[in-house]
Amino acid sequence: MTDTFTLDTDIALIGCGRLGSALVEGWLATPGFKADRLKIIEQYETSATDQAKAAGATINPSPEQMKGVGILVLAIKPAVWREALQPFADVIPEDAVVASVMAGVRLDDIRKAVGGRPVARLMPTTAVAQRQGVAGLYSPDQKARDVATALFEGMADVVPLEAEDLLDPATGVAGSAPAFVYAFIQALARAGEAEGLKPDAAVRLARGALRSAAAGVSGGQSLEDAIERIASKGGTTRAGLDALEVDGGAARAATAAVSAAVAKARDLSR
Ligand SMILES: NC(=O)C1=CN([C@@H]2O[C@H](COP(=O)(O)OP(=O)(O)OC[C@H]3O[C@@H](n4cnc5c(N)ncnc54)[C@H](O)[C@@H]3O)[C@@H](O)[C@H]2O)C=CC1
Ligand SMILES: O=C(O)[C@@H]1CCC=N1
Repeated sequence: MTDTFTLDTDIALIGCGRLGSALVEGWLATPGFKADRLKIIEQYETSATDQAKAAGATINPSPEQMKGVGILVLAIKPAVWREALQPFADVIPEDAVVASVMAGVRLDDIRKAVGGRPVARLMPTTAVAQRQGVAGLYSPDQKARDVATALFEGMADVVPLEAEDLLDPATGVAGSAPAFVYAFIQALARAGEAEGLKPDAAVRLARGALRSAAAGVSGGQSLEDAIERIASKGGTTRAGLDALEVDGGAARAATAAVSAAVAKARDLSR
């Protein structure tokens, strides 16, 4: 990750919903990002479009205003991407890069829709909003990889992938996975309630556990070391970990969630 925003070009974003808003918040929070170079295409007013507009961004630009765009980001739903992109496919410069964060939409299909312009695909998490995201990146094109990396590296750890198909497991392990982790934390809170905690206390403690777990690896510590630091020999953590491992329970749940996400991503790409 980098401390400052280094990409020196106009940026256009189509779709400012949940992920698009997170991207906008992340860019606006990155030192050196020039909001007056951001153009957002979105059919509704959102708090992110308002925030971006107040900072100097253009909302729903004219074709003329798209002429200096060096990168066009697609953050719409897979079902509507062709109609959302169509009005802009020909107005952006011939050498503009197109970056898609959509799950399951194939790079070749996007490249054809934008007249062969270089395309990168990324799979980020919504924590880009807090500049603490991660994003898998694939592109066969060096320029697209470089421009997309520069666009995301102020708000995400950009992880290069060697093949497009690897974006599907990246969706399961990163893009969707924060929701899987929240589901586990919710289950922990319910288990605490079953052991006698009041609901409020159970949720506060479980959320605190999530914060503590994230803080414990924020310096890049290995997951194994982080586990060992908490699991005293013969103690409560080891007892809990052993229970999680009975019949491969934790691994089975993770495998089921990732496989289902991968299967859905493959399904979307058909
Ligand atoms: N939500 C997440 O955590 C992540 C989402 N993604 C990908 O991001 C993409 C967007 O997902 P979300 O943000 O969750 O969906 P969303 O439904 O919250 O946002 C999509 C936005 O696109 C806008 N839109 C639709 N048609 C439009 C058009 N013709 N012109 C302009 N704007 C238009 C909608 O008004 C909406 O605000 C999806 O392809 C998804 O696979 C990827 C990683 C994480
Ligand atoms: O649920 C979805 O389809 C999107 C892609 C990854 C996270 N959210």
